[in-house]
Amino acid sequence: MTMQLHSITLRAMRMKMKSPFTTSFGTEWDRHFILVEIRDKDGRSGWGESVAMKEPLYNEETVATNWHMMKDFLIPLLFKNTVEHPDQVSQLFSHIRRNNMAKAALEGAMWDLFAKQQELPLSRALGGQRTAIEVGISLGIQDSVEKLLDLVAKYVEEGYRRIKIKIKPGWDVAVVEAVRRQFPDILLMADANSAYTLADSDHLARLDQYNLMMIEQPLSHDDIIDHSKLQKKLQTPICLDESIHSLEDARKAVELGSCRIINIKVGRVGGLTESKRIQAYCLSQGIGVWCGGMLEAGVGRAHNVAVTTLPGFTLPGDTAASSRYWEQDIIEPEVTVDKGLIQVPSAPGIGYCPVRRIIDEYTLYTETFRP
Ligand SMILES: O=C(O)CCC(=O)C1=CC=C[C@@H](O)[C@@H]1C(=O)O
Ligand SMILES: [Mg+2]
Repeated sequence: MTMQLHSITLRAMRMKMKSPFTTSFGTEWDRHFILVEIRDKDGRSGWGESVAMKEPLYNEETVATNWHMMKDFLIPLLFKNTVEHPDQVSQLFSHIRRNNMAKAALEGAMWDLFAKQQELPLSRALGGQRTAIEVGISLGIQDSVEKLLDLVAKYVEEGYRRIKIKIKPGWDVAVVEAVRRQFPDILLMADANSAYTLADSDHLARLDQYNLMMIEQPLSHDDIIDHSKLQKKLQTPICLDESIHSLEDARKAVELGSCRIINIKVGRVGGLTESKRIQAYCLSQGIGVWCGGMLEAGVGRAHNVAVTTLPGFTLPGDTAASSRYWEQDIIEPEVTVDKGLIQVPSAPGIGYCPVRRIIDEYTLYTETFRP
């Protein structure tokens, strides 16, 4: 059955995070992003969220480039073509190079709309079986080791299944050692966000003594080759994030031995369909997979919950509770975590209801497009 579209609305959103989030490449506090609403002719709404930031620091996309790509290229394609299943959307967009976060936001809204039309939870429409997902938490670089230890203690107490800390030169071995000394048994990992080079191999090998689950993206954001050389020198598994934009990238990284774990971010790989393909491939290759976060608001968070129900998602991801980031999220109910678990919603679609009154409060500007 054709997914007959009535309109597509883009909203440029601005939400102040509860606290700044610092990584090796910058600090995010004042979150700008695009919210997508696709309405069908029966009045249902499918929702998507672009994770592109205001500045091109994580990848080359920004809120402005996403708006341009959606308005001038991707939305016209959705209006001009007949879509019967959201798996067709990534194919429809495939002749357009990259711009994966823009593609993923629209594709995600189409998946949510499709699931609602089928009266299925998005998790089921994707082929997920889990009714609850294990989650971890990602902690930014702090002003002091003491502050970081306090945060680790807080979230371990709250039951998060895994702690991810950020590292960079000058904030790495000593910090990991301090966390490990106070928390000898927790599942612990480190994310470098490309802060190192192969010249740092011996220094990074010093982390092997702390039983980390993985070191995420130690080398360049667009590298696969040097990560394969580094993995041969480390006992600790390398996890790739920024380097993996597609199933093809995942295949090359796995065949070269560049990583043993992959962080799937729906926005980075261009959508839920490509995420499904990568998790299925990794499952077949014995490569661990988890769902990364991009400081999403409730709609993006809901998509992450749904995709994490797929069988290949074998490790706790970064989908923490709404209250970790927002005074007031844009969905009801908010995403909550109890003893490190999120109960997967059984309502149709993303299962959480975007609240227009709250969305309007955070909307800077909006534009609606019709076929
Ligand atoms: O959403 C979350 O809580 C995870 C945030 C997180 O770790 C990241 C968000 C955005 C870019 C990066 O800094 C980092 C990551 O690389 O995973
Ligand atoms: Mg990362």
